[in-house]
Amino acid sequence: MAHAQEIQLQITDEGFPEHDESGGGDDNDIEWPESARTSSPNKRGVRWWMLVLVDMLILLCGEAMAPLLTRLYYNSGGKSMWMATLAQSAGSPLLLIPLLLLTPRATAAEEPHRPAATGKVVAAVCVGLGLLVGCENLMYSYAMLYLPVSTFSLVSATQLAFNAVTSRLINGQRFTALILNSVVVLTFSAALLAVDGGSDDASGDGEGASGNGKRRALGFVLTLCASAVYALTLSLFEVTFEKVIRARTLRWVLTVQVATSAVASWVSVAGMFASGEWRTIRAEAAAFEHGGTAAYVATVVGMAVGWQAATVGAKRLVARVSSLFANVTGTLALPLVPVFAVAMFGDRMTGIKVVAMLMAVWGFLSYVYEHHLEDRRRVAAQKGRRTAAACSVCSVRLRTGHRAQVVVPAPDLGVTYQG
Ligand SMILES: Nc1nc2[nH]cnc2c(=O)[nH]1
Repeated sequence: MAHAQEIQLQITDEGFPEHDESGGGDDNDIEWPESARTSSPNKRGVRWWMLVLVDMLILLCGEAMAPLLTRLYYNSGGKSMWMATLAQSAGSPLLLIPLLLLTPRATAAEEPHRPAATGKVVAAVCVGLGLLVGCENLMYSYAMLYLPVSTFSLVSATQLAFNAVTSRLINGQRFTALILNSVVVLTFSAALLAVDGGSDDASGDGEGASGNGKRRALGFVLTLCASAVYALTLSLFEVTFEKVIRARTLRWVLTVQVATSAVASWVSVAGMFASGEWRTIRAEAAAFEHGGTAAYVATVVGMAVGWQAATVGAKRLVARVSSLFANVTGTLALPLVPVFAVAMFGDRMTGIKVVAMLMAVWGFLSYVYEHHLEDRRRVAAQKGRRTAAACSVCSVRLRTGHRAQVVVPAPDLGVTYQG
């Protein structure tokens, strides 16, 4: 009697980029970023783009409003570096309102997995990120005081180049010609502002900007360091959502934001007391231009709200798309700030500013177009999957996901089929 042969179907995961390697393995609702080769299909319809647009607007409004109010703070007599630093994180209690409205039950369907790490690990990661954010906020405050708007914008634009490196190393970001074009054009756009520097230097900066060369050199170094650390934190936030928490819902984004901002705020409060700056705040507020203490409080509250909008918009984009996309959007705001400064501080509007802004928009659209192409590739791949599903061999491949071996007992045909 002939023995039964086995038909072996060896299935590799090649050509299955949608396979979830994160451990979930199922058809979940998590929107993985573009950098993850495991991105969930079908998530980029009109609704997805609308949500991305809302996050972008929040980020752009915050990134335009907060630096302008910080300039106003410095120009009107604000001197406390720790106050400017605290304002970057102290608005986070506002996020408790939407966070409390989002009940765990309402978001449970979107969070099919528990965090990969224990609560203690998640807390430790948040503390680590919060400390990093607190230090970066301080460097950013010094940088804004010591450098003119133009130089600051120029050096800040390096955050995109830093992010290109961190997102490649930490998040496995894939680089295409369009993404590279976007990074380069946006960096050049901010560089153009430096050429136009003279018009801003006269009016838009605090007293530190017109200080000696030593302060400028320090401002340059601090802006460079802040840009590098900012890029690093965005990439670390992305990897935290992806690997530690394994959820990208609004509830988790807000939770991480509130937790890291709380730590960053404690860093600022500790710095304020350690430096003795807290003793000068009352006098500083009373002497504040445009209305004394009331104007001081309004400016600082405005800064806090603006920075919170900027950071929550950035985190949402990190979670929804990628850290590089969040940084590209934030960098788009750099040429917008000098344009808004025309209205707020009476800066001169120049042709170079307009060109810089148009280049920034062009660089940004280049990145968005890359996403559009990615969507089309995704849809084409899905169509291929549907066609493949009609075939029984391929349907096994689809069900099993990656390398799987299906052993089917078969009558003795005298052959072993490996396909
Ligand atoms: N370095 C840096 N820090 C920030 N904090 C909030 N936004 C930014 C930014 O665009 N760059």
